Amino acid sequence: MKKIRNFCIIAHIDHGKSTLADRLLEFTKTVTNREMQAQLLDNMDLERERGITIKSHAIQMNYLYQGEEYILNLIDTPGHVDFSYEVSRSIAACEGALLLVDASQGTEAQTISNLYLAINHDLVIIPVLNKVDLPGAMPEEIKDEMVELLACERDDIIPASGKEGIGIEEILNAIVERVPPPKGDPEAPLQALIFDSTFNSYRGIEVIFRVKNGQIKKGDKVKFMATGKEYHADEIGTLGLVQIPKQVVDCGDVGYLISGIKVAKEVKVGDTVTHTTRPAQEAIKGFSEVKPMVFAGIYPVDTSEFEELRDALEKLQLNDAALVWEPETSAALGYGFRCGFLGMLHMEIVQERLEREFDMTVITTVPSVQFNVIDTKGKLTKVSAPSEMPEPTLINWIEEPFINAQIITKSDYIGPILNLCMDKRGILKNQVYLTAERVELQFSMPLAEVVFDFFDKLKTISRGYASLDYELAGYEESDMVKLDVMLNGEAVDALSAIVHRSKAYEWGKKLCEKLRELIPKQMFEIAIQAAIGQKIIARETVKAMRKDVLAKCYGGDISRKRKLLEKQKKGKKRMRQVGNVEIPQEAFMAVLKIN
Ligand SMILES: Nc1nc2c(ncn2[C@@H]2O[C@H](COP(=O)(O)OP(=O)(O)OP(=O)(O)O)[C@@H](O)[C@H]2O)c(=O)[nH]1
Repeated sequence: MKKIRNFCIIAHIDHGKSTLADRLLEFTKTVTNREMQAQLLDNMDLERERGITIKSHAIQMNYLYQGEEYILNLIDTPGHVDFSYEVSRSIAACEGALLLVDASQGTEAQTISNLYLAINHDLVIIPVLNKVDLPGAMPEEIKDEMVELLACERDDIIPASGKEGIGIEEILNAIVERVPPPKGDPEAPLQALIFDSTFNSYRGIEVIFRVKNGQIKKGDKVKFMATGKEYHADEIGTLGLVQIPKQVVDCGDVGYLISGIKVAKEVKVGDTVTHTTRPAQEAIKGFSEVKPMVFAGIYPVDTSEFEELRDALEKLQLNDAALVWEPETSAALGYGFRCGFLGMLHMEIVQERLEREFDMTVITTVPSVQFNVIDTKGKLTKVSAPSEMPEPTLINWIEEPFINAQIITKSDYIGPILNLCMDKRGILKNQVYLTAERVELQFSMPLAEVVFDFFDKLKTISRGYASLDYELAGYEESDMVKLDVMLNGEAVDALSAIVHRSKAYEWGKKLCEKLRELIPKQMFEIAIQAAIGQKIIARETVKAMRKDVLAKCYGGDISRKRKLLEKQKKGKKRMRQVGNVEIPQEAFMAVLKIN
């Protein structure tokens, strides 16, 4: 155990975590040059394309330090706020953390929130000033910031560049010298923290864990304490570039376990593995169920593909335990599924994976948060779809989820950010100057206002100099109403939304305008109306098309006609017929484009 170091890299998104990790793996010869692909740890295509780390991964390196061999377990963590629970579990598996700060950007919201998580878990922090090669780097200013933030010595900060390979050896040495070896009692009953899982279509779910106490042997009978399920440890081992099967994974080490688990839901990040005989008295602290924050309907464009969609969602769920769904029906869209996501990024990823990996063409409806509706009899119902909202006369009150948001920005942008947050029904709770120029603003804000486009707006008004982090604070009473949309007098349930009363008029007006732009002209006039209950609050009209598309080709050659028809057919792929009106997919997401 004396020779093991478990560490993670924490950083704000894009501060260069994956690139630096690649350099560490190269330097320790964990991977050969030939195996080296850029951003090795991001092994999902989607991750690489989007340049983000979605899931945490772990990898073991051997490092020779002063003639002795050390095992360094690097636990990679996701950088996006949607996946912050996974960050917290990864941190719980470590004794130390490299805190990367981009030398041209400085500390950002996630730098700070991750740092707090690490400090709460008593991790030793190794400050790294990354990307020092950038022409725009401001090493001295950013070092000042880091010294102030961490109360560390200036000399403790290691200047580095993942891109140029600067500072890599210093970082590895610092890990051995500054990060303490794992504590824990090898003789005690087994306690291993699950901090990740991966899906392999041949071998089932692979559980990634860190042994806190005791040890695990191949063939052991084990129990997952949160789910109560029991398995055989068919195969265990450590994680190099590939899995390395072992007979024993010792106290303090990081490893994987394969035991024929087929469903991701049985493996909960944060759960504790123990032995069935001589079990641990209690689980490792800090486990909580991941809860979806954003809900939306997903429908097949082609109604006959409902079963295929179910199949695809089931398969996706195998390796995405955070995804939840249940069947729902919509008058407008037919049979589909109500899905719960960790956030908007997670939702986009699921939609993209459905299309890429399963070749499904889907329509996603207006995303919504989950409200508490307390009816006149005092009963509480969780409502995450407008269609589930009871009649207003049956509602006593409605509560909506609020968050505590931290925004870090330059002082120049405080004014516009305050305006934006107030417009989003936020209340400023605190304002702290981190340095003369950088300020942290803390707001209480409804989650519903943040999930859609808040982040983009924040970036725009601050020219990129603002970062955001948040956590759920709880539910508060709010004056919410259901806003319906009608096309030619027919309500289209998939376009309804639950909005705050103070915003309903503006919302209705803008939504109607947007829909007018998005719904193509058809053979007849289309009235677009927004209503609260019986009351119409906005109206727009899509004028009728003047001529048939084909009329243009009158007398023209047949191949052109065919081309036009084919083009129309293609365009139709993502159209849904509601009543007599054809609605394109974009219309269902129109709310996201309302400014
Ligand atoms: N100039 C310079 N660019 C770097 C350096 N390290 C990373 N980058 C670039 O910064 C961008 C983000 O790097 P990543 O390593 O993907 O950042 P990350 O923190 O892993 O991002 P997430 O996984 O999404 O949180 C990429 O375009 C890299 O090429 C560096 O040391 N110098």
